[in-house]
Amino acid sequence: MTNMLHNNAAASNGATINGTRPAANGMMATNGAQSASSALPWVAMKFGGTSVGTAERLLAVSDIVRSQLEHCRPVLVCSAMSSVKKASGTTSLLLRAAEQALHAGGESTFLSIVDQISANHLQAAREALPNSPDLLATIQSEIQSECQKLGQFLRAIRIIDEISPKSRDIIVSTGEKLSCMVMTAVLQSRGIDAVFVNADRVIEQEFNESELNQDFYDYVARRLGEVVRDAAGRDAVPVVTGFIGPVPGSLIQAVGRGYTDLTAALVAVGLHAQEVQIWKEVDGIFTADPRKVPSARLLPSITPDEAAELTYYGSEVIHPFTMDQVIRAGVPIRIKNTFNPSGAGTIIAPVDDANECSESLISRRSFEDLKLPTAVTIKDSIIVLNIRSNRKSNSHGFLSKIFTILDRHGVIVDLITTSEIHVSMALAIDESEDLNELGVPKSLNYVVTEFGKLGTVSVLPRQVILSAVGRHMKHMVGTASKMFNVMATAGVNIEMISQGASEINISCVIAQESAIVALRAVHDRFITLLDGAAPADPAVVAVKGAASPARNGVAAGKV
Ligand SMILES: Nc1ncnc2c1ncn2[C@@H]1O[C@H](COP(=O)(O)OP(=O)(O)O)[C@@H](O)[C@H]1O
Ligand SMILES: N[C@@H](CC(=O)OP(=O)(O)O)C(=O)O
Repeated sequence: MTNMLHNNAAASNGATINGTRPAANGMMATNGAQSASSALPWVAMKFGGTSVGTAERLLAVSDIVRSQLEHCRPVLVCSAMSSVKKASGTTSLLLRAAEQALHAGGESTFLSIVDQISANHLQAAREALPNSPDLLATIQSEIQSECQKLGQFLRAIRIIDEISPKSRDIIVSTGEKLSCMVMTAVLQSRGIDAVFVNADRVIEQEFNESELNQDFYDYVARRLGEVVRDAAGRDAVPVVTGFIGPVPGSLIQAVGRGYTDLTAALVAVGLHAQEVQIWKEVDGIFTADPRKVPSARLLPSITPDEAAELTYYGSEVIHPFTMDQVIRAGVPIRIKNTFNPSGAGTIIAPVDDANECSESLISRRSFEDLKLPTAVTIKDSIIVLNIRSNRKSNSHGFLSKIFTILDRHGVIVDLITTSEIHVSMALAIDESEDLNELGVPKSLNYVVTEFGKLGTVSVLPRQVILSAVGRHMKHMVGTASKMFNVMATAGVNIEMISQGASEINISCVIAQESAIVALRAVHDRFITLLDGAAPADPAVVAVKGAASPARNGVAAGKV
């Protein structure tokens, strides 16, 4: 191990600290590198997997960091690299490798995934560091060594034929380690005094699963503050892994995918940062996914509840646990675009209900507008399970047995409707799993079999959930009927409706083939543009791929 990225491993707190930093050409330098100023306020900048997924993007990030050095002291928190999209990115590959290690068959399946991860990072490093041979050599050997450790760990799992949530976390942590090491090297190659901070052992105290509460998060924020300050010294730019461990109940299980946003929030709290910025590939939060709805508009601001609800229902804007942490500490969140850094982005901040309904606001917007949702979103890969009771127990017994089965198998239900003898539930599935002839993934076979003992089960495959989200819908009458009228006019058949669980969300289940038609209809005919909303940047829409064409064959409306 050389002294470029890792010369002083602070084993006790999990941080690795850089002592001697290279200049732009990759040679060691005692001066000339650009540093951050300890007199300036910290700003936590979180870069998502797609923002650090290729050499071009890593270089774009380093330009952003350089441009910030005059105004603030940046601390980067990075996710694992995703060169195309999250579903095929490093974390998804790592989770697949973990599953493969448990399957019968040779090692070649999971080792080829490790090789692919290694090759992706080596390629990004090679392309991003063409003029820094020393740094490139260092990072190449770091990548190879991490991937070798990963391969050995997976082999051990195959031998013991068992994987604990903690082991799965260890496997996943490789993604953020690799991306942050490469990011640090790229910053260093551009003359920025950067230091890699591995947060995978930042939690030193023992916590049990029931202790994943605010005290725990306060402790982690404090620890991250200490570890980052120690590693950064007076003036380096820390590059912190979005993976933190060991979280009680495991990070992947207890917090879930997208955990890097939460880490960035905790880093910001621990450092008393001025702001936390979530850098993505879109200009901010739009009234609908700009890839699917060309007329979608950028929202200058949105409330934490709305942002969380959008994430739960398909628009993966920000991890829902993030908001609480920063908002209670008074740190604002801003969503920014890595490819349009000068854009203002979207601010996520609470609003005072009383102020919102003040006369001045009502005079700025028409009163009708206040009834409208802020955004509309689609959650894909949904199936609906219907269970009709065989009436062997009364309705509360029937419901309690259903929830017990769901709990036993750890199944998360997105929407549920019930009557005395009938329960319908919408569940998100992983479409990469093998599906049986009913369109149900194998992992749900046991659940369906157990439901079969309670009554008749039918399955509706290939569905989506469409949700309109907006704080203004809270106390208003007639909003749902307007939305369903728009869908009926567009010829969209609604399978299931849910309103009430959250006052700011109306959701329904529709067939997958109606998704784009319904989304565009609800967006264009139901959501009125808010003051100051800017149209989607065509360049951004183009970067993310052309909008999916509206399909024919929409089922006849029966709303
Ligand atoms: N309402 C919305 N506003 C903005 N983006 C949205 C919305 N709904 C869905 N999206 C999609 O979410 C994606 C999130 O950005 P991306 O940078 O790809 O994620 P990550 O930061 O996790 O790598 C974008 O590709 C965008 O098309
Ligand atoms: N890399 C992790 C964590 C994460 O935060 O992802 P992203 O920032 O790309 O949403 C994941 O894929 O879930």
